[in-house]
Amino acid sequence: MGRTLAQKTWDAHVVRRGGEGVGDDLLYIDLQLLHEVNTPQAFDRLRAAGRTVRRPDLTVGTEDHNTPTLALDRVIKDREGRRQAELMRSNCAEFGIPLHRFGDPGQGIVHVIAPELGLVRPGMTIVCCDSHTTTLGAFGALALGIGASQVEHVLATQTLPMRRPRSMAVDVTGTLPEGVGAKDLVLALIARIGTAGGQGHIIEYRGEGVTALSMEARMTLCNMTVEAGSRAGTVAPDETTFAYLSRCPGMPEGAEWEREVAYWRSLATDADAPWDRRVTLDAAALSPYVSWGTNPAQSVPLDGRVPAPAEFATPETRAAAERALEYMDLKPGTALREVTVDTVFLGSCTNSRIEDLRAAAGVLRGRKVADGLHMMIVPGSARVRRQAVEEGLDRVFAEAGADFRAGAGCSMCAALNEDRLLPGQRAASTTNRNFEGRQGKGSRTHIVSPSVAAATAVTGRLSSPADL
Ligand SMILES: CC(C)[C@H](C(=O)O)[C@@H](O)C(=O)O
Ligand code: SF4
Repeated sequence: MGRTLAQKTWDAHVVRRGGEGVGDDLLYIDLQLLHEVNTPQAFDRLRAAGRTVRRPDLTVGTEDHNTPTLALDRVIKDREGRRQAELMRSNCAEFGIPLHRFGDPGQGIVHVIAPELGLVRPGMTIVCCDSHTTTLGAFGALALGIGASQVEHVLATQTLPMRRPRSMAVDVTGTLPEGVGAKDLVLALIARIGTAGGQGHIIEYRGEGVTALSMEARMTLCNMTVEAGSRAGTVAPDETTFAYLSRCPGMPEGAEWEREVAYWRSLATDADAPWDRRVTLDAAALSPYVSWGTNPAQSVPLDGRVPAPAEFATPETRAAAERALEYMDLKPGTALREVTVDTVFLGSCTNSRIEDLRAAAGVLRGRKVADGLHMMIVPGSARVRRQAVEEGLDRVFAEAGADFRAGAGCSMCAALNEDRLLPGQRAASTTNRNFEGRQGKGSRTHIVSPSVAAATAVTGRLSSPADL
């Protein structure tokens, strides 16, 4: 029987087969990524058990959630955040784990720096104490978010017991129209299948609409896979993947590279692989999407209107819609284009890569951010920032009146640093989560793509570049 890409990768990493009385499969982990949140407990327990880190050479840390963005010499104000960062530094030093500290050239959001540093290859098993680790599935890796106790297990043994997930194919037919991107595609998918639509499954994104996407766009797609409840998202490695990887540091060359590529190709899902679930989406029919509510499934086309609770099928979804409308202070029937915002945030592991900044700059060039609106742009990594400056995007942002920050990190995505919305403030945000208080207590978030974010910054109302 045929196997999927994820199943082949899984099988290649089983060090002890699970089963009756033995528990789950025990998987070998090729890479563990760490950030400062959720890891101090794991190190404490490791120390208490008298254990050490089995493979510090397969472990890499960065600082991202708490890092300031205003200047590189700024200290973390929040006490808990500062403590987490200090523990990250002392734990990594004690166990010999390489760490990209704030201010270092390789620092940034964990999911953004991993490919940049050449750490990610197809067919790898990758874990990180963070739900958006799914991002790295864009490379055909099996990339999973794990919890603190699992982090400890991987630190100690470089293995992880896991239940075999089910498989789900998302077939994307046609290609995305001009001005519509991976963010819109994934919001449309989640709006359709719901925040639990992928639960227990590994999603593989396939079809013309996916193979046409750049690596950055595939990362956006896989990033939000977890918002559909899925364990992981994957895209089969192809010429786009190989071209991207060939430019990453530390990749093999010559005959060794050819051997690797041949192996990567062999991972592609077999034609007769059975799927537990299949969903088809027509990319050509999509338009820009925005969220109106407090979960990513509460999203509609920007051309649409805020729905009424009565439009939802179940008592739960109706109640959720009612509550979301109240929290978001929106009235059913309002055109999304009439919704005004006071903040635009371009950043996060969903949309803070160079392509995202280029898309925003393309819209902002020769235009101005609306009076009284704050547009904040936080690069996903120090490297993205350097490249943006090399390309002159910093000047475009400055001339438009946008606030392009010096430090890279999660910033206003999760509001764990100083960057947050005030109660009642409303943002168009290129992030992935919009639950109550996500961007600060009482904050209201509309999830959008980078080009919608930039157009919205110009008009002050939810807009697409076509509206300018
Ligand atoms: C802090 C971290 C554990 C968390 C996650 O797992 O996703 C964060 O990155 C988020 O996006 O909410
Ligand atoms: S950018 Fe946001 S979603 Fe991504 S890891 Fe940071 S907090 Fe989580």
